[in-house]
Amino acid sequence: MTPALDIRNVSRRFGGLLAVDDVSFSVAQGGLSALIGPNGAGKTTLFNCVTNLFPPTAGSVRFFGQPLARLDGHRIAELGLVRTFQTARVFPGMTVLENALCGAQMHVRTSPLAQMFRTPGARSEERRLRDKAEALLDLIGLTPFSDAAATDLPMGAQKNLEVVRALMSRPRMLLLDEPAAGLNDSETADLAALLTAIRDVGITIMVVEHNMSLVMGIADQVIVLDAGKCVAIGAPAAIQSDPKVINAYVGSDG
Ligand SMILES: Nc1ncnc2c1ncn2[C@@H]1O[C@H](COP(=O)(O)OP(=O)(O)OP(=O)(O)O)[C@@H](O)[C@H]1O
Repeated sequence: MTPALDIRNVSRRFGGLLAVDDVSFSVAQGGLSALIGPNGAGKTTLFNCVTNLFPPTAGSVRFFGQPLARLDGHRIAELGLVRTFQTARVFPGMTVLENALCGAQMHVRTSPLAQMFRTPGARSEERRLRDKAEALLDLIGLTPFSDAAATDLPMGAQKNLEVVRALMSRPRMLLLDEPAAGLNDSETADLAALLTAIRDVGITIMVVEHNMSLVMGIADQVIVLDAGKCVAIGAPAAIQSDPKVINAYVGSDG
């Protein structure tokens, strides 16, 4: 089966620094992969290469077989590859529910005119999207805050809201950059449940994450970067005891 994401010999140079150095791996359709490594290993840069925020200086990325070279982030999102960022980017001036609904914007089928006059079609679509957003907010424990300003949420909850917004865009694959950073234990448990539920409905996921117990509990494949290079790749149990991985962490300042 064609992988959801295929990264081949990808490098990214910033001046004299090779932040990502000839990295190759693939993520199977429906898989949940975790990208780990010490601080500065190149994890976020690799995400930036995949979404062309900072395109690779060498190598190629394919999404369900389609080369992503030269496509901008918006087009990549339309193809179904949707990312979140290390620092939450919720929309100010909107409630939690409105932020969630924004994620669905590119799939709204009724015309702006029909929405303005609230035709039956527009109302039924609005109801359907609202039900979906409310169900997702419930899954992640945000229901009590639906009508609160999104920017008033604690940072961890804002990050979970970003995941909900990403899901509302009906992705085929999610790239999540440190979704558990800033979450307390119970929020992390909610996140683990949400990620597992997402995977179970067939959406492929790749996370960059420092929380090892989360990674080891939910990932089926772990990719380890160190100083830009892929030093290990495999199932969580094998990765945990891999000397190259232990060395990457022990031998770093991160
Ligand atoms: N836009 C940029 N310009 C110059 N250097 C950059 C840029 N983005 C990243 N780097 C450098 O590339 C290297 C890899 O950074 P990156 O943020 O990808 O690491 P990371 O593994 O995500 O780290 P962390 O876990 O701390 O988020 C670092 O040395 C960083 O300073």
